[in-house]
Amino acid sequence: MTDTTPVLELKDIKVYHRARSGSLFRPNIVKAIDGVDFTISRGETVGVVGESGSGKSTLATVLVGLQEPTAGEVLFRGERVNTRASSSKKLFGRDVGVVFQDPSTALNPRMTIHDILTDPLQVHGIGNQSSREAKVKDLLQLVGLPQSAAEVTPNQVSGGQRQRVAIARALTLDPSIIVADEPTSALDVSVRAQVLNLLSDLKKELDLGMVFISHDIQTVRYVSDRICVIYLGRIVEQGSAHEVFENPTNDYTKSLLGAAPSLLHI
Ligand SMILES: Nc1ncnc2c1ncn2[C@@H]1O[C@H](COP(=O)(O)OP(=O)(O)OP(=O)(O)O)[C@@H](O)[C@H]1O
Repeated sequence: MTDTTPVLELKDIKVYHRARSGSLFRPNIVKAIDGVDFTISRGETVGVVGESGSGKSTLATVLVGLQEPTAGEVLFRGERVNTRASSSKKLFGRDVGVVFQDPSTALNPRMTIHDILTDPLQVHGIGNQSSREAKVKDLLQLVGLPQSAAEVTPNQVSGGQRQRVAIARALTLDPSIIVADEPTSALDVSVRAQVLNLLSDLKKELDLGMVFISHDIQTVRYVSDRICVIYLGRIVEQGSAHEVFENPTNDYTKSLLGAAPSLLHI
C-alpha cells in the first residue's frame, strides 16, 4: 500500500520577530508567519504565492529546518521533530533539498562544479571516491549539463546553467522534498521556462515533493498541483491549481489574479 503520510507537515507554525522600531520595554513584533498549517508529500508540487513581505521565505526556512519557529509543530514522516536538535538538522539536510533565488550567491564561486556537487556527500560521509565521481556524472546528466561543466567554476557558466548546478546540488543527497524559493526570478526571461520545465521533469522522474515559492501567480500555476496563497503570514486560500484559478474565493487571491499579466510571464 502506498504511504500517504506527508513527508513534512507544519501545524500552526508561528515565526515572530522583534522589530527594530520597538523599544526594550515595548517591543514591536513582526508576525512573519502567523499560524500556518502546511503539508508536502512525495510526487506533488505545492505552489506558495504571495506578494513581497507576505512570509514566503520565512515559510521556506522553516521547511528546510533553518528557522526555529516561535510556536507550532514540525512533523517529519509523522514524527514531531525538534528543529533545534542536531539530529533533526542532519535529517533535514539529507531529505530536504533547497534551491534559492540567486545561484550566483548560493554557490561558492571559488569551487569547481565537481567540488560543489561532491561536498554534501563528503560532509555526510557518503560513498567513496569512485561512487562520488559516478554521482557527479549522473547529476550533470540529470540537469542537462555537459560533463565538461564539472571542471569549471559557477562563474564560468551562464545564469541558467548556474541554476541547473544549484538544482543538481540540491539533489546530491537524494532528497524526497525540494524547496525552491523564487528559483527563476533572478534568471533571464529567455531561460526561465527551461528551468521550470527541468524542475517539473525532475519532480516526475524522481517522484519528488516540490514546494515552489514565487510572487508570480502565473509561474506558480504553471508548475503546481496545489496552490497556497499567503498574505501577512497566513494562508488565506488553498486548493488545486484549477480551483484557485477558476474559482478564487478570497479577495487577496482575486487581486493577485487581477494583477497578473494574462500571458504566461516566464
Ligand atoms: N529577521 C527578521 N527580523 C524582523 N523582521 C523580519 C525578519 N525576517 C523577516 N521579517 C519580516 O517578516 C515578514 C515576512 O518576510 P519574508 O521574507 O518571509 O517575506 P517574503 O514573502 O519572502 O518577501 P520577499 O519576497 O520580499 O522576500 C516581512 O515583513 C519581513 O520584513
